[in-house]
Amino acid sequence: MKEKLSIVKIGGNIIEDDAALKDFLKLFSKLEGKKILVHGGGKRATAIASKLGIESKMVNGRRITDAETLEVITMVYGGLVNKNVVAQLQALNIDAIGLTGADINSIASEKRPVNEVDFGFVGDVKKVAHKSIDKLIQADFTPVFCAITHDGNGQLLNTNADTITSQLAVGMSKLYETSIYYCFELNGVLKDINDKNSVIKHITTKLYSELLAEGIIADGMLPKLENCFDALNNGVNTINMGNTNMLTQENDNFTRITL
Ligand SMILES: Nc1ncnc2c1ncn2[C@@H]1O[C@H](COP(=O)(O)OP(=O)(O)O)[C@@H](O)[C@H]1O
Ligand SMILES: CC(=O)N[C@@H](CCC(=O)OP(=O)(O)O)C(=O)O
Repeated sequence: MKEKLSIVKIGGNIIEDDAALKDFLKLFSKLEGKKILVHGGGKRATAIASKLGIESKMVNGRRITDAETLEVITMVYGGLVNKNVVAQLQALNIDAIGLTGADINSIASEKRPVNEVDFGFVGDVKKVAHKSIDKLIQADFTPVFCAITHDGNGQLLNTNADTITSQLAVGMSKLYETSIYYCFELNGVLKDINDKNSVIKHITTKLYSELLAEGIIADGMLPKLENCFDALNNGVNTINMGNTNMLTQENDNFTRITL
């Protein structure tokens, strides 16, 4: 039987809240077994870009990334956010190592072709170097990935952190029994977005298509769930979505997603 590996993702709202981030990292540090952390930081990138007089534009949940924006996201995701998270994990005795997809050639991607929209320097994941990443894990390091990949020709590319998470999980499934935890500020996927207690506890392929048809899934949740079903169809064992407390085994008020 394969060993278990947890791949945990934190989104922009947790990163923006120092206390929430600290609480999350404490829970993450106590999570048993081998683990990988992936962080976003879209909100921080938008705020810092704005201070620099650079306007941010999102289409279908993806950032239009021109050359200037690529500089900002490299500084914010690869520098500011990644290194702060790594330092805080070190303070919790987790031997974390911060990575972009260029480091140890861990995540190679391809610049998104221009169709109706030119996303600029945005990459779609092509290859996860599961064996190289595993060398770090086997050496008891905890990889911390930011939302940056590369094309193998020296070009960094911006890649949505939810997609990085699901693609990493698919790649690592060749070696491990993988579980994804998408941690965000809500308790899970909600039946009524205005009622935080309306958590849908279990989403299957069938319920997913019903929720889509009813328009219950919208905005940032659309690409998130699309990634989930792609991952489940490609070897990932379980996916959970909810607030950071779902990392403690005591809380069952979150969304579990299966085929
Ligand atoms: N049915 C739903 N249940 C929960 N969240 C939903 C739902 N439909 C849309 N959303 C939106 O999806 C968002 C989460 O996705 P996203 O903004 O990408 O977050 P993150 O930065 O954490 O990845 C929530 O903040 C919420 O506004
Ligand atoms: C291509 C693309 O859209 N990349 C995202 C990467 C960051 C991210 O995904 O952050 P959250 O998880 O906090 O939303 C962006 O620049 O916003």
